[in-house]
Amino acid sequence: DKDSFLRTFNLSYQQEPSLYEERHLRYINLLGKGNFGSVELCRYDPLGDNTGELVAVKKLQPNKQSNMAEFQREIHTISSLHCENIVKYLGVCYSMGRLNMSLVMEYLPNGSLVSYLEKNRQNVNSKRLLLFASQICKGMEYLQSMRYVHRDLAARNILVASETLVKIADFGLTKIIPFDKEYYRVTHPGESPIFWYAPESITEFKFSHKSDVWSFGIVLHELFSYCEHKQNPKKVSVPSIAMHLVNILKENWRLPAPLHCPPRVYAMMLNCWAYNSEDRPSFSSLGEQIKTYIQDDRD
Ligand SMILES: C=CCCn1cc(-c2nc(Nc3ccc(C4CCNCC4)cc3)nc3[nH]ccc23)cn1
Repeated sequence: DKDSFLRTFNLSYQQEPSLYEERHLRYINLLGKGNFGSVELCRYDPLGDNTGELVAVKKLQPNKQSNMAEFQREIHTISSLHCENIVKYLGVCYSMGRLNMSLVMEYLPNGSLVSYLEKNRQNVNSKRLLLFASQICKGMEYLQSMRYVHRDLAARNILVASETLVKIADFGLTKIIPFDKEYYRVTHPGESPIFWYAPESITEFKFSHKSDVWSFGIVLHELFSYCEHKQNPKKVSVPSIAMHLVNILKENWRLPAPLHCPPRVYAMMLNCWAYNSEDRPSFSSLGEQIKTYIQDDRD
């Protein structure tokens, strides 16, 4: 019942989560696949006259009970975040008589940064890419202030609200850093998006705000190459590739600058990819730097 639901999420009444009734959620189409779940476009239409709001509903893959606990953690995480650069939590929907639940979020009409940049490459200039980068930075600064590490920061997990607003989404891998440590150590590394991972995340499964900064550098690279890596490196967990990648990173190989990428932006990426995590910039200093780049209209 509602009380146990509130207790499960130790939410107090004033945070009364909105419970969406399944019978009023009209399925429209599939929007995408995130970590262990799929996201559907639905209209929540209690009046039955098509005047209801469009919402994005993340459903847990069926019969993956193990993921139910993870999914409930993801819901608890996103429901605690209030930032204009983080996708909004709207509520939950129970189905199959409490056996299954879905996460209801605001629907962002332009999809992920990957599809948006591929489609709108012509009319997105360097200044707009920097605006998106500064907004992702703001969202990450906020996440850091809540002691969360995202662990899956990538252009595929950034959604486009409008041509001047992007939001961080998909908190399926997000973890809280313990109060007495500077990092979170993962025990069971499942499929890993190693091309977005800092070296210490590959070799020691250590995740911190500074490993999120490494991933932010990769997102900068994706932004300035308009996510054109058709062969968008998929998630691989083949250990040999992972160790080979760490070795060439140790020998200071890094992704080359994207075509037409302003030198000072590439310099910023290289700073995010410092081998030692403590040599990487913070999200706040990156945010300041990007703000100055947006102001002076060079490149
Ligand atoms: C975060 C990444 C993994 C999981 N995920 C989340 C979503 C998602 N999508 C949308 N809007 C959306 C709008 C248009 C399109 C189209 C489809 C056809 N091709 C062009 C692009 C796709 C998505 N709003 C959302 N709110 C909250 C989540 C969410 C989708 N996948």
